[in-house]
Amino acid sequence: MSLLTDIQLPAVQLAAVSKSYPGAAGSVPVLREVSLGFSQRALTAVMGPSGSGKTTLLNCAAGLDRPDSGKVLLGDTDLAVCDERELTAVRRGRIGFVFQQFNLLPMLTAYENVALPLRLRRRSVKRDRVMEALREVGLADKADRRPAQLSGGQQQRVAIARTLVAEPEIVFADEPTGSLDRHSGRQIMDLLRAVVDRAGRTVVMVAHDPAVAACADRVVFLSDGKVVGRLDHPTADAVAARLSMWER
Ligand SMILES: Nc1ncnc2c1ncn2[C@@H]1O[C@H](COP(=O)(O)OP(=O)(O)OP(=O)(O)O)[C@@H](O)[C@H]1O
Repeated sequence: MSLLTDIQLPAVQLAAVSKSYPGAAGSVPVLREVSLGFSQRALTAVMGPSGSGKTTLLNCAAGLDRPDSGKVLLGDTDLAVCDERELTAVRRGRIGFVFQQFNLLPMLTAYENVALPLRLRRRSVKRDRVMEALREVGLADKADRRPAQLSGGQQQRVAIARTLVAEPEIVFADEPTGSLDRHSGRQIMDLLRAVVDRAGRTVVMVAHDPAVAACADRVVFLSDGKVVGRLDHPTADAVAARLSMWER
């Protein structure tokens, strides 16, 4: 497992990020001046009760949503003030996203799904590079299959390969094991660990299950739109104990 002492430089830094959504009785704050950094070459899990703002935090950090105030620094780039064209370029070139529901295109093969980000960036698609990404997730032999011909765990691995092929600075994953059984979920977590430990990449994920969060280097706890705790080198028991403090 990565040593947090070696990885203090944040890949993404949020400073006083606030976000509200319109509600029946006026605007409802969802993130309240959140400040935190996601360490490079580490796996960070974001946890908290339902509605605490985890997905909103991830979406703001990934440039999928825009905060009302505060900064979201990816290197020197403040995503909070980028216009749509700049954000699209950042999302395509520098950020990877893995969703709970995989979001693969059903008519395309695994190979074609993985090649898609390169096509969208108008890069020439090098077959070796696409196959290398499929190999990294253990699916080089399934390159010609369509998503419906793959298990849920295999589909999620294709989605991870699709993210890795673009060599993002940081990968965000919103409950990447949420649609999978325990065994497939475990395989996805082993893969995300390898992505960090062997390939030296940075991963931030939302997790609900303390056993999944225990695979992370660090857990950040959100409650009611605020960061209320951090736990380094977590165990499932320690995570569950912390969560119970805010879920009572
Ligand atoms: N587009 C939106 N419009 C209005 N309200 C929203 C929107 N997105 C999220 N919310 C509200 O913001 C709050 C936080 O939502 P968010 O999805 O970030 O929480 P979460 O911690 O990820 O929840 P869960 O664990 O249930 O997925 C919720 O009350 C939600 O209803």
